[in-house]
Amino acid sequence: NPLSAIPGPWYSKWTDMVLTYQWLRGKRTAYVQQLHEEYGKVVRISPYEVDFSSISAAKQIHSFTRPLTKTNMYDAFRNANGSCSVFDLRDLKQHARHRRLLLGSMSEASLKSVEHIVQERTALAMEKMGLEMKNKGAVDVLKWWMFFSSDVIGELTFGDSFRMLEQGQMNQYTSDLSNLTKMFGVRMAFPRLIMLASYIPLPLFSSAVTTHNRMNTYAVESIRRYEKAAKAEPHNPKPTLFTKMFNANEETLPHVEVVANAQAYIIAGSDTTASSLTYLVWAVCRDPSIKSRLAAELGALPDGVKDEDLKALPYLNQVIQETLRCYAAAPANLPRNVPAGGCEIDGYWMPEGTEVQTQAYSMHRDPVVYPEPERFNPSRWESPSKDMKDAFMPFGGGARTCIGMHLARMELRIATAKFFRAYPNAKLSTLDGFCDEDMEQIIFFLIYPKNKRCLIQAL
Ligand code: HEM
Repeated sequence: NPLSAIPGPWYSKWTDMVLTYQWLRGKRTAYVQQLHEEYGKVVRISPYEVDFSSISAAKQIHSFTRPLTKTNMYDAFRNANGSCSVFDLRDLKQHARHRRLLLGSMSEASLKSVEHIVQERTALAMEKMGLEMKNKGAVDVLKWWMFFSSDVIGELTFGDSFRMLEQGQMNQYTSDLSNLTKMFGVRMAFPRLIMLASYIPLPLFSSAVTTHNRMNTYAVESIRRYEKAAKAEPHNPKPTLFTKMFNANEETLPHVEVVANAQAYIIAGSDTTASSLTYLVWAVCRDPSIKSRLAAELGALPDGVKDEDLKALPYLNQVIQETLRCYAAAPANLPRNVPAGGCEIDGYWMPEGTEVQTQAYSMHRDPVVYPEPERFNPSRWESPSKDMKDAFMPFGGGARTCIGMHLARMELRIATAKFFRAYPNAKLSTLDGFCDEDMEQIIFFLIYPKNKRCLIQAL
């Protein structure tokens, strides 16, 4: 077996049990990073999986022109009706068909027309956060960023927000969203058992299935709301990120696939932005010199500043870049299949059927590319080297790069700017024993802070 030449712990040749155990603890990503530290940039992590953490391998695996296909791990993300979305489609042609319908409205130029929605939702989030700080002495920013990001994606995609900011409290929908990461972890680790979940009386399996079914219902309901609004105003339908998809005929895109994509947007577009904003605020508040430099840059701006002006702010963008490096929202394995006939990657022969992968978590912690990788140091982005830019992949890479990347960056800029302009003295709260341990990164496919809270005070 050509894979036997690949460095790694002896047991990786025989079993994936250690990997699955770490996966279930939300620690697989950190475990694979440990293996890289011990064995180098190419590690065999199971009998059939190899993880790479080099720029050359990442470029080959996540190519624009000849991308390797996603593995069956992505079946765990399939919609409850069995249909695929742009996220989990494995067939390259079908994927390109979905992506074509979505990409135009996600470009930087198109997103300018929806900036006002992001601005309005951020303003409401600030108001609500201020009230919570006043009433309770601290605000749970994770909760409010989650309400904010799911409202934004709801309004931009379906023409109507989920009104989470107005309601201001967790409900079934937001609690499902916040449990999704773990739920997908279970689905990925035990794909066969999940299929039998209705016969297995274990809460872990059955709740993974019911949450998954409810996500489908949220997508169906959101589309129904859009259709109702469009019927009420047939000559002036509100343009949304989904307009092209809604207008595609049943032959181009069956309705069940529209639903699958709606669900993908709800999931991919909320938790990711919310956890990025949460870790950003936490990391900035932990370091008074970073905070005062950021607050000074933002404080000098006039009121009503536009995203175009924020793009030009050096320190704000360095802080965002460093947050995406240290706390990438999807930092785990992005596995791909080695094509028929096999291929060579970084000098090793990969036989057909091998699953090759990269994880941003490791790419972002290479000490040669990013000295002192564990240190949150926005200034490292003042004049980044080519390797820093090439190794940076919080949004994946190549033909499967995140479709919501520009939207996410816009949200991060606007929300960070408004937060530190409103609360330049924000600091970590110790209310209810909140401490750094709460923020330990738990990573299944996405990341979340261990105790699912982040308390900040500013008064
Ligand atoms: C900071 C926020 C975000 C991060 C870090 C992030 C990260 C990622 C990553 C790493 C991938 C590649 C996954 C893979 O190769 O398996 C991805 C794909 C994707 N993301 Fe994001 N994402 C973010 C926000 C968003 C938003 C706001 C949306 C809104 C719709 C979105 C929608 C998608 C979709 C649809 C894909 C699949 C693209 C494809 O396969 O063609 N993401 N994202």
